Amino acid sequence: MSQPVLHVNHLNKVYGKKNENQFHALKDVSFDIESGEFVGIMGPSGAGKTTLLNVISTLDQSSSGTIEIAGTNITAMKQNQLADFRSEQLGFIFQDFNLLENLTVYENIALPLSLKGVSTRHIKPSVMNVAQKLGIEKIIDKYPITISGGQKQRVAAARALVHEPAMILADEPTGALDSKNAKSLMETLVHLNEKLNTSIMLVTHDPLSASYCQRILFIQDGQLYKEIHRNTTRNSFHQEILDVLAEFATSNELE
Ligand SMILES: Nc1ncnc2c1ncn2[C@@H]1O[C@H](COP(=O)(O)OP(=O)(O)OP(=O)(O)O)[C@@H](O)[C@H]1O
Repeated sequence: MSQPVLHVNHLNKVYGKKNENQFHALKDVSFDIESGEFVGIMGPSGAGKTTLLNVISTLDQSSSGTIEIAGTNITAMKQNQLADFRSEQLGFIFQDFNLLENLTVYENIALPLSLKGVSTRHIKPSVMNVAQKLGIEKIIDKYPITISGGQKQRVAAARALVHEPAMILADEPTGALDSKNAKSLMETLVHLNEKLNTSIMLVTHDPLSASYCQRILFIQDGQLYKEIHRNTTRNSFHQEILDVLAEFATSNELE
């Protein structure tokens, strides 16, 4: 079997210094994401989803345990190595697009390559290729202010993909979109996953967005609570997700 794109092993994250008010936000979390998988992370507010995303994305340090991305142990890397690793191996899609308003769509997508020092000659085919896959070739010379929210998120997805990262990390990417654009973005992510074999980890509160994933990991109080696989239709999977979320609601009421 091929190696997983993400291997999380006995991961712990404690906020705060020793002898101060410490908070154990991740407790012995272990899981894998296989290459080409589309996995959702869900759980109640405060469960540790953002913490998990931050340590996997190398933006924050874990307290113990290991994280391997495409076979590299990032928990053993130094800060300057991490920045390079992040820009080469990871692609990010956030809720608020994070597009630079004074750059065109083309320039925004090209940014990860320009920052890496790739020559202009090589940048153009990569940008046009990914723009075409995401259906945004026609708006390539526009500025972000003149395009819709759905188009902005597609541009953000193109920028996340242009350097062919090992994995895409998406944090509530549909959070700022209306239902039509949210559906369209999720269909795009499914397309990237199925046709280009892009590995995706999606953190979301939205059960409908999550229903596009192949597998959902639920976390509660910093621990893995349950995982479910999509074996049936998306509608049935949506219902299964709602059922697990209802379990959380019930346990909160009992507390
Ligand atoms: N810098 C910090 N210092 C101390 N505690 C923190 C810090 N950041 C997060 N926490 C705590 O860690 C826990 C997990 O927070 P986290 O943001 O990961 O949850 P979440 O599942 O992403 O929540 P939400 O769905 O509301 O975004 C929370 O109890 C939070 O208060």
